[in-house]
Amino acid sequence: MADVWQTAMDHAVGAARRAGQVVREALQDDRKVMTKSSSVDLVTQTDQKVEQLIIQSVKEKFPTHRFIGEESVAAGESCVLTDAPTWIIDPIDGTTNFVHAFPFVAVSIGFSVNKQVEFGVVFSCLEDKMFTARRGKGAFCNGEPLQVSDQEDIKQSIIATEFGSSRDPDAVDRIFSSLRNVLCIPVHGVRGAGTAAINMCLVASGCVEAYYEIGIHVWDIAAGSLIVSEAGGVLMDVDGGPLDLMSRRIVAANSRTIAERIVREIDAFGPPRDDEPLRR
Ligand SMILES: O=P([O-])([O-])O[C@@H]1[C@H](O)[C@H](O)[C@@H](O)[C@H](O)[C@H]1O
Ligand SMILES: [Mg+2]
Ligand SMILES: [Mg+2]
Repeated sequence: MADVWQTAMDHAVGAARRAGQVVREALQDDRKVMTKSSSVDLVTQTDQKVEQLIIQSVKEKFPTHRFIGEESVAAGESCVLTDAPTWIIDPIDGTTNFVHAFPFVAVSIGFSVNKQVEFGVVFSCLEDKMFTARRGKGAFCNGEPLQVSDQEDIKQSIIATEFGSSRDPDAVDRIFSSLRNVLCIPVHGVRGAGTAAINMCLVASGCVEAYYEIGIHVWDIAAGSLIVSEAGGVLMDVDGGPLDLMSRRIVAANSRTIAERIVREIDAFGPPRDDEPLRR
């Protein structure tokens, strides 16, 4: 049977590659930094420009589709996931890295229908790695199939996480408490690329056994979540329940065993959901 969303996925790959080129070129220029929710929640004109480029190109080809874009939401657009075909866009995942030229920066494009992610595209544009997944058809990096690690022993594992952009002391305490618990299991190491999307691609590639974070947004994880599950991994909420893309919490792991072991160590809290606009 023909794959109805394949044309859209091909379009996403092309758009992500073009966006990545704009990001790479912008790294050569001065980057004017602005802030959003706090002094450490950064945005640049390149984030905004890239998001508009992607949205415009999609609108021309798929005029009825909807969008949830990080910078459009920051500008006041609503952030509600409906059953309609929806492009979920993070134009630069790893803006802090981009500002500092720390070399992990991704363009992330997820596409959902009936609230289910149909395809995910993450372009790690400085590494020139194009990660793709189509639901039911596997995950790939530059066309090569991806498979999560088969390590089931948490003590032989590397775990990825991030500190995020909240500096609320209570949230920071909880993040550190979880980090301490995970580190002292003990695990071989804890890493963070500075981008949720690339951390998830590292899980899908088998380089780390798991990634967890509280405070991410739907645009950080929509594409990466499908890339992880299509590479054989599992997704869950930090409390062990099913993943809710709008809840701002995620555990993505190579296996249920590793995911549930991490869940036991996480001091879970709930930031305002992405679909609660008045509280964002
Ligand atoms: O703002 P942005 O660079 O698109 O996305 C951020 C990155 O993914 C970071 O690694 C994660 O810790 C934050 O939670 C995200 O918001
Ligand atoms: Mg992001
Ligand atoms: Mg971003």
